[in-house]
Amino acid sequence: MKTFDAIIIGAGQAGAPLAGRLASEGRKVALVERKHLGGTCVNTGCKPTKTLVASARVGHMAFRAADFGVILESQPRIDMAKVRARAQKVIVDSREGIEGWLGAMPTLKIYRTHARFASPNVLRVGDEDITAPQIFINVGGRPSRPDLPGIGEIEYLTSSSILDLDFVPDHLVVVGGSYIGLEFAQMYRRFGSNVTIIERQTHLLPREDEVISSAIASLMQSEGIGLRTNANCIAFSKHPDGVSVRVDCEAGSPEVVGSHVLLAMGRTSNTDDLGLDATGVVVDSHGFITVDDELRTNVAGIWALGDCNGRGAFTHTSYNDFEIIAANLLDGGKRKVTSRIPAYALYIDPPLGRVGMTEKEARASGRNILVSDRLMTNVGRAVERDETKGLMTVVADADTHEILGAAILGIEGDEAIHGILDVMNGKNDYRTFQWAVPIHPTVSELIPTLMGGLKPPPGKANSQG
Ligand SMILES: Cc1cc2nc3c(=O)[nH]c(=O)nc-3n(C[C@H](O)[C@H](O)[C@H](O)COP(=O)(O)OP(=O)(O)OC[C@H]3O[C@@H](n4cnc5c(N)ncnc54)[C@H](O)[C@@H]3O)c2cc1C
Ligand SMILES: NC(=O)c1ccc[n+]([C@@H]2O[C@H](COP(=O)([O-])OP(=O)(O)OC[C@H]3O[C@@H](n4cnc5c(N)ncnc54)[C@H](O)[C@@H]3O)[C@@H](O)[C@H]2O)c1
Repeated sequence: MKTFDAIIIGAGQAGAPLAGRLASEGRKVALVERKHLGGTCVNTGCKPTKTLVASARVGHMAFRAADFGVILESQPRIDMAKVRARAQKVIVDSREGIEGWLGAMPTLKIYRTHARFASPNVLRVGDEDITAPQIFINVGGRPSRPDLPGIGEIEYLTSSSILDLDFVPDHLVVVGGSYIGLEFAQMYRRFGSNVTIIERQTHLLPREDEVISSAIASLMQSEGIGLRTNANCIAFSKHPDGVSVRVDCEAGSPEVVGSHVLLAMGRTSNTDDLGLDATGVVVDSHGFITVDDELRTNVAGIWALGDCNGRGAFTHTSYNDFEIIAANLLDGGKRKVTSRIPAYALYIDPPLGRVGMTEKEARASGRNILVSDRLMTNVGRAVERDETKGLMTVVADADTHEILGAAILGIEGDEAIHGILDVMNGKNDYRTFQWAVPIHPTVSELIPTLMGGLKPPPGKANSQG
């Protein structure tokens, strides 16, 4: 049996940098990856999807060219094979970068196979057993396929297989109206498909505040995307035109017929085929590995990082897990997951940047809150670019002046939100913005005005700080 200083399972957003860091310190490291280095983000997630979103935006703006006084002599046309090839190139370049970097490390051995625990400190990799005193699990997840009526009878796409399309479907039915569903829905609508989103909850992006969900719904509808919410009686069947999706149980059997169906109903943790039974490592009811604030599992010598620990579901949270481990095990630090302020961006166009609590979470926390919102029509940059859809919202603690959360749905909202994130990370409060002199004309320049408008929510007469 080969012995290493550390074994890492999964070369995703935490596993690959951790392998690199440990090996750069001269440690003997085994990195086990059953598919591609780089994991989901590089191969089927952020990188290809944001490349496709960029193509879709260029197409959209080309169709709007005349609004800006730019006359195209013929109608723009989408070359889907070229769109796909562009995304594939971004994947391959990124993956090869990681291959080159990790492949050159003398103390790092990469096993390209599935890893399964044989005992708490032994892993079976292919027909070999390997062991180490430190084992890091970074196995990520895969698209969920809930056992819905009729699902076995139909062909469907997932966020991975849709990347292989080199044609534009006639009618894409997207089941699930959250991150994956919304990004692909708008993208394919802009490529030229008819698109219908089917969401089981009452609102799109159900975790968000209603004001944001409703603005996103209007945005989708303004581009001609059909929405069916409250679809809690979904069933699939074959149809001469493709697939029929039943969406309503109460009013007979209204159906949506599409040429193709994309399942975007969440992701399933890859912990189910890892042999965790042989370790005693505890997982929760969703298959996420239970970890403490420093990412230790209940079994000494085993840590879990990234999506598989259920403490984050983004590339930046997975990478931050690597940073926590590196700081605590190699740099004498004491970093914690709970110090992380939750933040994400949804890459529809315009994007949504979100940090911290939603207003409903802030209310549920029982605090005395202040709220403010401003429409993107107030942003000079947005007016000049003729892209004024969306709004900004913020919620703060009336007693401590702390910013609890904020959202910017609007052009460059994914960038502008970082001003607020930085203030929160710096443990400053919303009054920090009062004398800030933001640059004109930017999206960020409205943030001091947004903060200046903080007041108790309607119906609440609490004290403003
Ligand atoms: C379509 C899509 C778009 C996304 N867009 C964004 C975005 O814009 N921004 C963002 O922040 N996040 C985005 N995400 C989420 C992001 O991709 C994930 O949060 C991130 O990749 C998680 O990283 P990870 O390291 O935890 O796991 P992963 O990147 O999933 O890596 C896990 C690796 O483990 C390997 N593995 C699993 N089991 C085993 C085993 N038993 N043996 C060996 N190897 C194994 C897998 O093959 C995989 O390579 C997106 C996700 C999807 C699906
Ligand atoms: N921009 C980004 O950062 C980005 C982009 C894409 C994906 N991701 C990551 O990928 C993960 C998966 O995204 P996702 O959108 O698939 O999952 P999700 O869990 O965010 O959303 C799933 C959606 O499907 C709906 N749903 C579930 N069952 C349904 C049913 N039977 N019928 C209709 N609707 C149903 C849910 O109500 C929910 O709205 C997320 O955790 C996210 O972090 C991130």
